[in-house]
Amino acid sequence: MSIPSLSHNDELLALQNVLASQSLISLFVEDANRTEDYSCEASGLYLDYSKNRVNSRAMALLFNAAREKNLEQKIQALLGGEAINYTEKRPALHTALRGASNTPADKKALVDDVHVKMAEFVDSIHSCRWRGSTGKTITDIVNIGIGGSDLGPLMVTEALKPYQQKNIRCHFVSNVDAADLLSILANTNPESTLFVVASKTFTTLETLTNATTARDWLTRALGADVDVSKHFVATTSNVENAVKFGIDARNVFPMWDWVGGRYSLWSSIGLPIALGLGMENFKALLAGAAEMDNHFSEQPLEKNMPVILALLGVWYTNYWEADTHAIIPYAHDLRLFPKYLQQLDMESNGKSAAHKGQVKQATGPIIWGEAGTNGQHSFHQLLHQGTRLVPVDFIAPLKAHHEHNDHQTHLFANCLSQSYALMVGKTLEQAKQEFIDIGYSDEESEQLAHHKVMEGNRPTNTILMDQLTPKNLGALIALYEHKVFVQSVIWDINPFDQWGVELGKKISTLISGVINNEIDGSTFDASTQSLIKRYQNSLKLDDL
Ligand SMILES: O=P(O)(O)OC[C@H]1O[C@H](O)[C@H](O)[C@@H](O)[C@@H]1O
Repeated sequence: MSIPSLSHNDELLALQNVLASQSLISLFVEDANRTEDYSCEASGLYLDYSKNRVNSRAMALLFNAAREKNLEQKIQALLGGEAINYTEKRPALHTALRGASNTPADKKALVDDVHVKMAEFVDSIHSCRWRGSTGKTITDIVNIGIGGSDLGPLMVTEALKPYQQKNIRCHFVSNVDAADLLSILANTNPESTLFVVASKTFTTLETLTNATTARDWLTRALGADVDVSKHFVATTSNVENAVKFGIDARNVFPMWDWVGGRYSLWSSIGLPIALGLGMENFKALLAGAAEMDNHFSEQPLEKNMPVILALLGVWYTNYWEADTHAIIPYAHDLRLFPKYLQQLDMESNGKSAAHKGQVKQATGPIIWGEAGTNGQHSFHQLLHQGTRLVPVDFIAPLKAHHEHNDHQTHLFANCLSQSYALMVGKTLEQAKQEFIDIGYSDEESEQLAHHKVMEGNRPTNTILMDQLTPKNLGALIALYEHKVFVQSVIWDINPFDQWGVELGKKISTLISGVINNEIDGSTFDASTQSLIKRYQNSLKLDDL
């Protein structure tokens, strides 16, 4: 594939050249107000983007480019419920789930009904009115889902551990590898376990396979006449399939095709969040996101946090040839955030098809990351001295939920030290002096100094919040959702479909058929046929 990684705005190309030879520190020297000018606040979040390789002209050109793509109108089209997901002819109204101010009235009514149903159910579990089939109270919730029906609720539940309800434990099973499910079942009591089968389509192989095995486990343990309805509920837009699976229609929490899977944690797919953290905290999560939605809708592009983050990303992807973008939260509880963003960003913008024809520039970057400080002791070496440019988002709550301020201060100081070190780097002279200081000769120090040189000028954003609360987390997630949307507008792609994942799914069904000798496998290539054979042979060995 030969997609040019650079776009064709001549002035931006020329500016990139100028800025590439200018140190980040010199930009601070030139502009005493740089920190104030290159920062903004929204919905409890503070973004400092001053450590980026931009000046006011570059930002102005990027905002212009966004206007040329009709970004302002597209934002209103998204929030107003237009069929913006044009390949599937439907809106993408995740903002309606959290009550953004321009939510269409018909959608609001649907969402309100489901929230009432969720609240009643959560209350019945927490107040022990809902009991398992043998009369035991529910202590363990097992969410069975994958992709968007797993990553969001899992990440939020982990991130908000300090808000976890006592007496309820949440578990998440996603992989079709039974090792995942079995490791959870080994530590749960069937009498007090509730399974939430989470699948927008209710057709996903992994989820249905796991749900079937979970139901078998339950009936084996509690007898064939067990009242399964006391242990199984579903969150889905396909009520019919959930009922066919054997889930009582009253225990199905609906969602709709106008909510994308990776944008669905705000819908009934968030039921395990509400069960684990309480409905109030779930609502606070939604409120934080709604506040970010309103900021996104109302603020001019120049003060709009998702827009700024998005344009900086476009700048590095299309003008600096950055292939990846690292997300490094300095909060242990946010350690799953990079993984969550991988689906949100890469499944949305990992596309080469433009609205018409193919894209003309590189699109979504590879998203990766890990919680600080752990990443410092593994991959930060590459961030500081590698040959690739990796823009980084550092995310840090100021206050912890514990009282160990010494830990928190170390954590925060490390976060700032990384963005500072990435910016200033280390010169040859400084490196040489360090060798001399530890006793190396002048000649040795001269020879070795370049190993310690750090180029610096590596761009970073820093996003701060007072504390990792449900409201702030809601705002943070919505910030990245909207960032992804803005980038899709600039790149002229549809971020709400995911045709690329379909082919592999279809082929896996065929290969299962070949393995089970139900389908002729001779149309597969020699490599695939030989690998299938090896698997079949291992099955034969098991039979001996
Ligand atoms: O919720 P489900 O319908 O089970 O879908 C689960 C996941 O599967 C698909 O492969 C998509 O790539 C994801 O976007 C989706 O979240």
